[in-house]
Amino acid sequence: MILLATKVSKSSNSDRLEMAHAYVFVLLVIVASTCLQEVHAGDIITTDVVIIGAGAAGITAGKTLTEGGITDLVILEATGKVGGRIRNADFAGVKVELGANWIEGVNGQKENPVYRLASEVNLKFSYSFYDNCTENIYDHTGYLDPEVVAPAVELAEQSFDFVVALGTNFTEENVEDISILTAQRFFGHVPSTPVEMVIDSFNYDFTCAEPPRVTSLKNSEPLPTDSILGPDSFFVADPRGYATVLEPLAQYLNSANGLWTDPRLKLNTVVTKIEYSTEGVTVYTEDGTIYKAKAAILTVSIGVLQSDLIDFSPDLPFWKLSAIYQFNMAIYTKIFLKFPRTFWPTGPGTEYILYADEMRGYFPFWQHLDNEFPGENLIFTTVTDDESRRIEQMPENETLAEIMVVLRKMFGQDIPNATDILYPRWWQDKFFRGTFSNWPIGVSSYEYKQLQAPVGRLYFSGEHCSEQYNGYVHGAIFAGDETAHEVLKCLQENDCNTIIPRGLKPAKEVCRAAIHHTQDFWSKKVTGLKQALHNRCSACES
Ligand SMILES: Cc1cc2nc3c(=O)[nH]c(=O)nc-3n(C[C@H](O)[C@H](O)[C@H](O)COP(=O)(O)OP(=O)(O)OC[C@H]3O[C@@H](n4cnc5c(N)ncnc54)[C@H](O)[C@@H]3O)c2cc1C
Repeated sequence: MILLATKVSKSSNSDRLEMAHAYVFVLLVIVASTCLQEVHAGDIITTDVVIIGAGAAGITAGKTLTEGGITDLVILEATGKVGGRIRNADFAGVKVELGANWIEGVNGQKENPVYRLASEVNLKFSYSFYDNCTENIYDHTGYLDPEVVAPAVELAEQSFDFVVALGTNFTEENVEDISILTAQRFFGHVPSTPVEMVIDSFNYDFTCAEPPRVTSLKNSEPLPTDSILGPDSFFVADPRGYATVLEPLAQYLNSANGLWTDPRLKLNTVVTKIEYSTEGVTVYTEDGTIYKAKAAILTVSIGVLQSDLIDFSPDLPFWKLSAIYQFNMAIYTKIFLKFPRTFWPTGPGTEYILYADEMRGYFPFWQHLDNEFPGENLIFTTVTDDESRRIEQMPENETLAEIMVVLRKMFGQDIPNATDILYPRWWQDKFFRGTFSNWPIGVSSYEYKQLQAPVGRLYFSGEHCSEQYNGYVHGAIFAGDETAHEVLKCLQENDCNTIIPRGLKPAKEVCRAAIHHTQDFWSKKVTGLKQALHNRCSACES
């Protein structure tokens, strides 16, 4: 504008008039476009409910609120997309799913909402026949005869049945939790050979993305997704993406030509700070806009809650932080590969392949995509936990070099080099910090309630808040719905569940020791905790 004004002052009279008109026109355009924008940095927007995160939980929460009569809501999403951990990408001319891939838990006593939604949008998926993978085990010598591995397969089946029975018994008898590894010790056999270890990781790590020594027996075996929603799983491969299942849920948001046009959905909006009280919530965003609401629903992952991305004021209380810090964010990485030709077995029953290495978890799971993308010569391998962390820090070419060594051991030296590789880095992504939650040993149902519980009018949701179905897309949908119902009860019936669970009362000696330790090194985030401990200790002294 300054440039334009300077230009006007050096021109002839008629030029000047023309330029003045142009100047006024430009000004009008600027003013008009500024007025049309919904939000300005520094604005304060007042609304009934702010939902943070536009993944499955956030989108579902908005739907439930809308159906309950609350339409004055805003959804703040840090990325440019709806779907969160359901996300696809272009790879070698096709679309592959970087996040959720299976509809897990189908054909049981309770309907899986994801399966229903997938059927509504005609999503393309195929039945996953996992059982056959033990027929397709390889090691450094190549293919292993099923007869040779049969004893290990049988032992693993017996062990698995025992673990499930023990988990059922522990839940029924209300016995204190143990890890799956501890249950295996009770069975009398801990997998130790490469073949035993790869079958074991297929049984546990492939689902939980953490090994049996970490995972809770009572909350994982039997897994409600299998025992209640059903034993069947379907693998999604649809060019529109798995996230299409969210479309029927998101119908309350306006969209046109495949783009979101609803001003209540704010993409690329990062929440940096949340102030909460029993009266309401104030949410601060990176762009300077402030949202004041009667309540907020926070659906970011447990990994994000464990990080410093969002500042809470006041600091989250000890019981809440403790519940958040105790739960686990697991990591599960799919590494997609493109080859000039197929060299793996094809045909029915060959889809899932295991590689038994001396190092547990070293490129153990393989799945070809011949059925989904015929003629494309695509296969992917999955790693979890520490291997995921390692791979995320490596450049693709180094990862590929390691993978080619493994593949040549499995299929021979003559196989061609891969022409393309792709894998996501969910753990390094500050908006996710991992892939899905896993219930670790040591978190009781009581502590889980603390994970779900609101602080003031700030409600917590997301897959990690679904007690039976944490870690799954359907868990996120169930949790989003349940949390929104709690918010409706609060705002419409004044029944606000803002009574804070106090956590266990610590013994006096524990308090004193803790206070002593806090004096030297507890940092900013824990100042609130230090104060809380002092307060609770005063309470237990009295
Ligand atoms: C690799 C992988 C494989 C998986 N496989 C399966 C599977 O096969 N089947 C299955 O059922 N499930 C699977 N899952 C799990 C499933 O994807 C998740 O449980 C589910 O999508 C989580 O939804 P959510 O809404 O709880 O969280 P999210 O999808 O994480 O949504 C939270 C949103 O919050 C946003 N956010 C974060 N920080 C901020 C901030 N500061 N401000 C604003 N927004 C913020 C994020 O961008 C995100 O969009 C998988 C996940 C991954 C990553």
